[in-house]
Amino acid sequence: MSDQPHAILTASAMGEADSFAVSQGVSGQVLMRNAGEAAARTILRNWAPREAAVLCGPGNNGGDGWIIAQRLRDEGWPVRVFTLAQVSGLSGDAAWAAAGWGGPVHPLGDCRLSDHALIVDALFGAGLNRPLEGEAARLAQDSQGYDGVCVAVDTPSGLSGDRAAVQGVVFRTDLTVTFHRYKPAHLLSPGRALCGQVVLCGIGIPDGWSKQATPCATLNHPDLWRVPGARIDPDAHKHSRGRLCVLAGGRGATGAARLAARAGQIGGAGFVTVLSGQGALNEIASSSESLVARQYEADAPFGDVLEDHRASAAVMGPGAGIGPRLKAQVRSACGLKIPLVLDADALSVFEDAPDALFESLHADCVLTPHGGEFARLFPDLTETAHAGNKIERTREAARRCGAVVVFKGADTVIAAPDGEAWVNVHASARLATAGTGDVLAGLIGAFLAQGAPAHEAACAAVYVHGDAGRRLGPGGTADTVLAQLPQALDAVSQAQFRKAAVQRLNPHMV
Ligand SMILES: NC(=O)C1=CN([C@@H]2O[C@H](COP(=O)(O)OP(=O)(O)OC[C@H]3O[C@@H](n4cnc5c(N)ncnc54)[C@H](OP(=O)(O)O)[C@@H]3O)[C@@H](O)[C@H]2O)[C@@H](O)CC1
Ligand SMILES: [K+]
Repeated sequence: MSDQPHAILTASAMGEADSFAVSQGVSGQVLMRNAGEAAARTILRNWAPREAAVLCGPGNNGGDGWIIAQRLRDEGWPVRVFTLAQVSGLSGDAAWAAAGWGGPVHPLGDCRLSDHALIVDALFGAGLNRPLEGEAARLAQDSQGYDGVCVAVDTPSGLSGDRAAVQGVVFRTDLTVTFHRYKPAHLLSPGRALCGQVVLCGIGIPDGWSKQATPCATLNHPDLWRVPGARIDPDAHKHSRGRLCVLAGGRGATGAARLAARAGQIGGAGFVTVLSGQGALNEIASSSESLVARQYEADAPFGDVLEDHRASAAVMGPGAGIGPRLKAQVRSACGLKIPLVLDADALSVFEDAPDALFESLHADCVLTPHGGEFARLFPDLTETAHAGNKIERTREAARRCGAVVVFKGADTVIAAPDGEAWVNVHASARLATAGTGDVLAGLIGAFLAQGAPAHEAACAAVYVHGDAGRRLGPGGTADTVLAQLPQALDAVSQAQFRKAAVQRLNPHMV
């Protein structure tokens, strides 16, 4: 098994991994040759020969470019190289790579994108430390209207690999070839969309690198957890498979809670109860034969209500209705110390006093804010208020509130209070529709009710929910996400069983 295959590395951690390789006898030149050849192979696999321009920067990203140019030329491509720096001014591995080119070299200022059908952007990668300027900025601007292919080496120039953010202009990119492990820019928004398709290539960094380089997060992947309840104990009964309670809003506002409860059932909780005030009981009970609706005493401490129902876990917030009662219910539920999912109104209701929420939470709580809810609870950790990327901001939020935080979006980040963080990109833009967040909350609740630790329940549910989203066609709604959940659960757990079986037969296989 390779060393931390799902790790995400910052530029400095990637530098540490490179240094580790060098300490193990793999030279910088070998790494650069491997990187350039891997990028060239990716181009050759995807496109037939055509007029190509390789834009080389002053550092090692440019070094990769010189290798790519050689390789494409060797394959018979018409290639022109444009360089930002004087070749005589290059140093180190980049100078070595440029020396191997041996063909004509043009200044970057002479490059016109429209003279070429494919551009290799090898201007800046991990070393970018300020917005593009001069000829590099002009070409990045021209690339916006360029109708040829643009391939970026490591990251599109202008995009910060660590912050995944844009300052100024970024090359419009169809495909990005990166090396060894993903960087935040390949996964977090807006970087992910700007990279086009991302291809990850090994460059020969030996196992053991993670002793020297600490990943900043992990890509959420089924290798990291098991789908809770995928194997059902033959002696199981409905109560042994987890009792999930879902708090509903008043009459006319129970749809969100019902979606969460249905996801709870599909996610494998054996007994799901929707708790409501009297006015909404019929509405809930008549919506599904299998949902149990129970009225609760409005003034009773909600922790006692959950205890009376012998809840193994609870979901609070979807459609719950913002008001002082909800605040008291959340705090009371936290006092029971059972796993909780707090979503939507259960988060927004604490906008005026987030600390009152934070002091009640415990490590088995999972908060599932979208951007707006996150900003209400953590106003100093928004993108505009904080310099860190979404991983760093979610990690700080989890540390501050002492619970698992699932910061939703196209790039959902899951962080635990101990600093561990995961990024999920196994999803679909079709999930951006009302009610899908309620489904996710219910699915996390189902996994918690079945005994999964909070961070695993969150990671597994986010992935399976994303998988269901990827199965949606046009016109997908929260109802169709629910309809796809069984197939998603089955596909993810079957893939896990198959992989485990292969590993049992051959422990050395990845
Ligand atoms: N062994 C390895 O390490 C391997 C590394 N590999 C490759 O190396 C890449 C990282 O290389 P790198 O560290 O040399 O950084 P790189 O992105 O080339 O740029 C740095 C230069 O740009 C300059 N500069 C920065 N911003 C600027 C701006 N806006 N406008 C103008 N100038 C700007 C900065 O100069 P400064 O002015 O800041 O002194 C410096 O001269 C990595 O992405 C991967 O592709 C692979 O080959 C595998 C093995
Ligand atoms: K680049």
